[in-house]
Amino acid sequence: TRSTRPQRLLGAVQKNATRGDPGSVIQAIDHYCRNKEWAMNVGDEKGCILDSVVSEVNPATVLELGTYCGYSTVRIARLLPPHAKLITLEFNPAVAAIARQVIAWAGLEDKVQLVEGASGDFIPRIKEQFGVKTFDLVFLDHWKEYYLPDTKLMEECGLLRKGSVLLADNVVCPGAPDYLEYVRSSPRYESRYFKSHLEYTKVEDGLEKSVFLG
Ligand SMILES: O=C(NCCCCCn1ccnc1)c1cc(-c2ccc(F)cc2)cc(O)c1O
Ligand SMILES: [Mg+2]
Repeated sequence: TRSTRPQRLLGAVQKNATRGDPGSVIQAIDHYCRNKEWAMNVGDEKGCILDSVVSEVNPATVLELGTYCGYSTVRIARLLPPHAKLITLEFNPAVAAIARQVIAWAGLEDKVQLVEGASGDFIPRIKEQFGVKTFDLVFLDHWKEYYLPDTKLMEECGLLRKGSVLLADNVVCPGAPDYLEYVRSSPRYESRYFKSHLEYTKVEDGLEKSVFLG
């Protein structure tokens, strides 16, 4: 039977990237998705904005909602200080299996904990199961209609502290209008929009960076 898009993306990594070299994994995925087959990675243009936010926050604890094939997981993990931890959540087991192999090819498995499941079930269990008090950085890149309910859930579960940074992908395309309205109007957030483009296209998209004020 025909392979899946994530399987073909993994093949491109194994063919063109060097084991243990995260930069070559990022390059291999971007080249494949720009020239052969589009895929919903954050991509190189928005990826540079992601890099700058990760470097600025220099987080000890990171939560990523929406792993997909692990492209942004690798982008974030490669910039983390030695004992920092990234927990990434993927809903689809078949996709999670591909992501594990991409993360391993980059040699970053020691910094990353990939969890399979639904965010609504997972978020309330994080403190107890993963020994995390609060997250310094959260990257939202899962189902766009879940950005708002999951942000409220993280607040309620005490996973955000004064200064925690939320960075949300796709706030224009596909869009997360209720989330944008919330973080931009709430007195508990300081929000800023980084205008960019939908990965590998000329369509407008962007990242919204929101600092939780406590
Ligand atoms: O839907 C997206 N991501 C979520 C995928 C499933 C998450 C599963 N999950 C993980 C944890 N909990 C749930 C997404 C879509 C697009 C896009 C843009 C234009 C277009 F024409 C088609 C698609 C671009 C992205 O950058 C995206 O991120
Ligand atoms: Mg995205």
